[in-house]
Amino acid sequence: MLIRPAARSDAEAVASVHLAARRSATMPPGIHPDGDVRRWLARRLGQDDVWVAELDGEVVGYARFTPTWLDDLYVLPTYAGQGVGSALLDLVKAQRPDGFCLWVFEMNTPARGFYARHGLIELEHTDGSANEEKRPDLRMAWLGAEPLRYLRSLIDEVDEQLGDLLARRAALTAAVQDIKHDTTRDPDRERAIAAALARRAPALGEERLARIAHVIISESLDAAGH
Ligand SMILES: O=C(O)C(=O)C[C@]1(C(=O)O)C=C[C@@H](O)C=C1
Repeated sequence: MLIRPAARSDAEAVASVHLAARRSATMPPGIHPDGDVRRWLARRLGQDDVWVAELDGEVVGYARFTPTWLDDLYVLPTYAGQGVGSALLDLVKAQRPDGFCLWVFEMNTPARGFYARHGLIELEHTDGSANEEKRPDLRMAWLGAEPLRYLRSLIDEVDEQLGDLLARRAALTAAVQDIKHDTTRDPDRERAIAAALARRAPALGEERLARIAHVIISESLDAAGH
């Protein structure tokens, strides 16, 4: 088996692997017409890292990845179970020794098993509202050479967003106090907030989220001088 970087001239073959593999995989059907997928992948070939696996001169699999994400890893169904996917995944690990993440559909138990056997861990599960197919999926990660450093870098990324959200929320808490006549706390409203948070983060549970919301609100009120 030859693993090599894809050339522009591999675009057709790469797209054929993608379409055939996706059709036979335990995945929701693709939502874009084949022609659109071919054109889109041809464009990505010039932007992402794409490597192909070749057997007897035929492209039988490929991996497409960015500096931080493994976006595609597909093998022609007729060559499944012959180590092509493992060879491509090893290539990605070698190219991204500090770690990378990927999204996999929850229903795709064969792929989840494959990645787990290759040392990737499951991070968060989603309800699918953020993906095109609207199907529950989960984020998996290869933690790389220094797992603590990699996971902390992911935490730092989330905290950047969380910091922005906390600032935005605190400003709103302050604005509400300015227009309220009675600024005593409103337990019914805070319960509704915890319930809404639990719909977004069911794994944390409503009681815990109520405690978290309580701290956020208390500290926001304190910062606003209330
Ligand atoms: O909605 C209100 O009445 C607010 O004062 C805002 C807020 C909040 O920060 O969400 C703060 C205190 C209340 O106990 C409930 C909610």
